[in-house]
Formats: sequence, C-alpha cells, structure tokens
Amino acid sequence: MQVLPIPSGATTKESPSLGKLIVLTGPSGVGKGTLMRSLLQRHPEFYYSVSATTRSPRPGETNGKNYYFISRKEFEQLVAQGEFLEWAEFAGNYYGTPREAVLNHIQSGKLVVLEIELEGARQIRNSFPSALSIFILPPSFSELEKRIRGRGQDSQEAIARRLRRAEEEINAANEFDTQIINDDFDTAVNQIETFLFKETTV
Ligand SMILES: Nc1ncnc2c1ncn2[C@@H]1O[C@H](COP(=O)(O)OP(=O)(O)OP(=O)(O)O)[C@@H](O)[C@H]1O
Ligand SMILES: Nc1nc2c(ncn2[C@@H]2O[C@H](COP(=O)(O)O)[C@@H](O)[C@H]2O)c(=O)[nH]1
Repeated sequence: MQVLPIPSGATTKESPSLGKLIVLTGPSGVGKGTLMRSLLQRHPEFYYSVSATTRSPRPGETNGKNYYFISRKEFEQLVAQGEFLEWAEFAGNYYGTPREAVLNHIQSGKLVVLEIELEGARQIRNSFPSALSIFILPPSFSELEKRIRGRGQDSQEAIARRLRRAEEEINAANEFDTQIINDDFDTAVNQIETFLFKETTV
C-alpha cells in the first residue's frame, strides 16, 4: 500500500476533551459496515464520520451518505491542505477522514465512530491515543472470501487485491484495544456495544 506523505498537522497529537473517538477496523468484507449500520440504528446519538474516497460509487451508494466521492486530484489537494485526520491508499484508491467534522463533534460531546482500514487506524492510534479501537475478525479466511465475493460489488481484480491485503490486516489485530469475531452477527453487535459501554460513560 502506498501512503503519501502526511502533512505536519495530521500527525499533531489531538486531545478530545469531551466526546470520544471510536475506531472500527478489520479486513475488507468482514462486516464492519453492516455492524456499524446496526450499531447506529441502536444508537442514533452516535456520529458516524463519512469518509472521502476516490473509489467509484457502487450501485446504491450516495454521495455524502456513504462517502464523499472525489477525484484523485481533489483528494491530493485536501491532503496538502491538512483536511484529513487520517488517510491511506487502499486497493488502488484513496480514503480519508475529514478532520473538521470529527473534531467539532468530539468537542460537542459526541461519540464519534470511524470505520477505516488498518493504516488509517494506526494513524489515529498515534494522533489520538485516547481513541478506543475495535478490530473485527472473520471466523475464518474462507468465510471472509465468501463474504467479499457474496457482496458481489467488486471486480475480480479488486477482490483479489482486498484478499491479499486481508492477511496482513488480520495479523495486526492485536495492536488494537479489543478483537471481536463477527461470526454470529447479533452476538458481534452485542459485544461491540458491551465494549463501548464498559469503556465510555455513554
Ligand atoms: N456475521 C455475518 N455473517 C454473515 N455475513 C455477514 C456477517 N456480517 C456481515 N456479513 C455480510 O458480509 C458482506 C460484507 O459486509 P460489509 O460490506 O459490511 O463488510 P466491510 O467490512 O464493511 O467491507 P469493506 O471494508 O470492504 O467496506 C455483506 O454482504 C454482509 O451482509
Ligand atoms: N483509512 C481509511 N480507510 C477507510 C476510510 N473509509 C473507509 N475506509 C476503509 O477502506 C476499505 C475499503 O472500503 P470500501 O468501501 O471500498 O469497501 C475498508 O476497509 C474501509 O473500512 C477512511 O476514511 N480512511
């Protein structure tokens, strides 16, 4: 994975005083987005950070809801302006978390949730030591492959790239505060919720 130089502002330690930053990470296809949607249904008071990406929209995805879909040139300009809290290149596309909206919501006392890949999660761990991080694991690698293929929204080439990257990501699971296996879906949602309630006052 290629990572462009991070502007100095992005590496500055940030210290949220009121709200809390939560990072959900794990390999592509493990079910992070599906878990996140379920969590947000149970907790509409949480703020979900909509990322920017240079990936093309999948059928049904909406600009501003699923992602801000922008060009590589626009993305690189935003990087240069220090507009991202973290960002990375994943499977041939850029992804980044808009800094200002996240900081504003933390300042206003919200529990802010990011759903991001490994490199970005590592950047947040460095810049936001107080963030809570959850690594979602698949029950097995073959089940992960089944889920990515079953989603039916990526090209064969994109699926192969994501699976190659998944092994490296899974090996990093212990870097994060907790690891949850997304086997039975409801059990996994409950485990995320239990972790959050234990670690926060929300
Ligand atoms: N516990 C589960 N059991 C079986 N299938 C699941 C489970 N959780 C999610 N899935 C399915 O796995 C597929 C991938 O889920 P999802 O898109 O949420 O993954 P993701 O981790 O967000 O992927 P990406 O990081 O690429 O966005 C979806 O079809 C989803 O319905
Ligand atoms: N580092 C970041 N990773 C992000 C961000 N938004 C999403 N992601 C992760 O990218 C992969 C691929 O997503 P997909 O929607 O193309 O399947 C996945 O792991 C997402 O969690 C972000 O802002 N920063």
